[in-house]
Amino acid sequence: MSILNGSQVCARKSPVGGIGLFAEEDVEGECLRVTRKQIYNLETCLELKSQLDKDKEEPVVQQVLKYYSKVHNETRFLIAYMIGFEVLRRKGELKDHPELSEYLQLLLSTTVDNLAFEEDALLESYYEIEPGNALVNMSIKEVQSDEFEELSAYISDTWQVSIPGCDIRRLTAAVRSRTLEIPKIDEDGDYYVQISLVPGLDFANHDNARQNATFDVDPDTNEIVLKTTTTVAAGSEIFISYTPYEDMTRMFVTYGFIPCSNGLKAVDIPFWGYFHFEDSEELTEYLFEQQQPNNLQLILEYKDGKLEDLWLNMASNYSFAGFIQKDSIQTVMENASEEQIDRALIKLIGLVDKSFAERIPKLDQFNDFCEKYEAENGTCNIQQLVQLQLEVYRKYREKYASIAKHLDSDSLYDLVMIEGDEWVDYRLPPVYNFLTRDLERH
Ligand SMILES: C[S@@+](CC[C@H](N)C(=O)[O-])C[C@H]1O[C@@H](n2cnc3c(N)ncnc32)[C@H](O)[C@@H]1O
Repeated sequence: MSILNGSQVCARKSPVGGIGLFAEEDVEGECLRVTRKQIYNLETCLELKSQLDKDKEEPVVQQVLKYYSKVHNETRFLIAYMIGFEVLRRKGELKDHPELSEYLQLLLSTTVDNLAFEEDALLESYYEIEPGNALVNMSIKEVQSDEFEELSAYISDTWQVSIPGCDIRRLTAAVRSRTLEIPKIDEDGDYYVQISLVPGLDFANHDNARQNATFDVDPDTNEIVLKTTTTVAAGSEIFISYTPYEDMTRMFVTYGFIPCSNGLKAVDIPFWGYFHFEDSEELTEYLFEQQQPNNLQLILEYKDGKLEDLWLNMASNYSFAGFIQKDSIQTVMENASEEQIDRALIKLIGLVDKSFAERIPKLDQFNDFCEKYEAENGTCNIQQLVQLQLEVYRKYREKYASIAKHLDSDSLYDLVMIEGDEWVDYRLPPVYNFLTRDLERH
């Protein structure tokens, strides 16, 4: 990529998959600088659009934006810009913008191993087994929708330009997997983030355990600077962190990989309303009224690529309160004794064990199906997710079995984390799994 010329880094095949960024020589500190003009965010894209659409009867980028941006979301606007620019490239109107042309071709050649190209039948089967995860469902819904084909037809009818639906889908997945949140400070000194595509820097792979570089904005020039945090030897890969809190499902859906590097990660498991037990309907309704999350969050600890340990993260989650009394959560929590809380938590962790016991054979079966499917048809990405779930559910059951015999107020906390525990200071947004599509179907 021409943007890396003259920098201290180069892009080449990485052992983690795809392309990565490598030190050309021993580097310490700044190793790449990307100018504001080379970055694609809503500000710079708007400027480009003004130039490219100027004096046109049929302003291409403007019309694609209008067509595609039904949902007001920064990343989606950025995707719409890229599709609009791609129409112009295919019309031969980007000759004066070789960097943008080169970047669009890179986006079109990017493969993201998430659900974007997964077979419909496979997605449907998975959905039948694990219906509750909102993020996965959003992805499935997008894959099953006709929106890419419809946009392709609109572009073809309006400008007689051919961009097949699969190219639009590829561009969309590529933009999502390559955007970075760039920290900025506005005129009032307030901090905000700007979703941006930063060519060159976007070759950097993610690894929180091996992170050896960070990126930042030079406030004087608005350039984005990649800096190593230690000396990176010539030939070594440069890793950044896409997010300090690795939500495994989100990582898979956005980036197409599940990070197994050393450290702590999180995973959300739909529970209330998805697993049936005595009184479950009544309890689910109560939690819904109390605006409590219907998901459970597990904190996972990885070591040497393996799931070493896990805990239920009950910080800011009082979904066990209904086992004590069905009054307002605040009242229940203010009045409950420690013994009552422990008894309710013990009940919850036992039910979670039962729910995982039910899920494992179904997922096992689906995993076998994926294996056969892969042997006959090629890669099946959803298997990554299935295997993660199986690993998590099995680990939980193993840990539960080890404490079940002497389950009391002390041993309980081998499996549960609560507010005040060493590193439970963060929870994924609690409404994460509420009311996804077709909930009534189940
Ligand atoms: C910003 S891009 C990085 C450059 C990318 N590897 C490429 O080939 O162009 C993000 C993508 O890199 C890959 N990636 C990043 N970190 C990874 C990791 N630790 N393991 C596996 N894949 C990773 C994923 O495919 C992700 O969607």
